[in-house]
Amino acid sequence: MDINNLTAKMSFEDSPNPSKSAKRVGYLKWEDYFMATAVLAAQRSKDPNCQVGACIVNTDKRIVGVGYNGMPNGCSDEVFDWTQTNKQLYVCHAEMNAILNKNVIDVKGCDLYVTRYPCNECAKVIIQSGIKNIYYIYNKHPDKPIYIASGKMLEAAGVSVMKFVPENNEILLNLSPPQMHC
Ligand SMILES: Nc1ccn([C@H]2C[C@H](O)[C@@H](COP(=O)(O)O)O2)c(=O)n1
Ligand SMILES: [Zn+2]
Repeated sequence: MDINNLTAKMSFEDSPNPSKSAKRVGYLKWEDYFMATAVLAAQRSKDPNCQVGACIVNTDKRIVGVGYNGMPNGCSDEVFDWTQTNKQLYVCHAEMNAILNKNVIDVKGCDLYVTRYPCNECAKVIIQSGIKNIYYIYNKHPDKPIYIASGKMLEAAGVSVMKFVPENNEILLNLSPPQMHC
């Protein structure tokens, strides 16, 4: 599955409000909101082949960190060319960036929403950071040793890893006025 395709297919279905006083129906549920934040963050990635996004959420349902895959600060995309075969040596993964970007002291007990299954290096960082639950959209290389290793480590460390099942497969974002007809 291609994250770009996924983004393109997203369209959030709203339902009409039966009365002025009634609570709006069809509102975005928390889990879809968090994963959509990860999907949106992925759109910031300059990797031409694969854009990954991650969103960390605390137990109060507050977003405390967001990240996407990118070259380290100071390592320009022109010098550290994305077309090089060994780009993996340089790129910072979305999960690691989300943890490093945290706006709280620590992310102990938090959930991680990420568009791809975490690799072994990110699994180590996730475990050490105290994140407890991971929701991912898809595992591109389940048979690769790095992903088998990450699964083993996460399981041993008691981090739950769940494939994300959205309530809404599609969310449409319109950045131009009028917004939401109000
Ligand atoms: N969980 C993941 C998986 C991959 N990435 C990034 C790293 C690269 O920029 C890109 C492609 O990875 P590959 O398919 O070559 O392993 O995706 C990430 O940030 N998080
Ligand atoms: Zn990784």
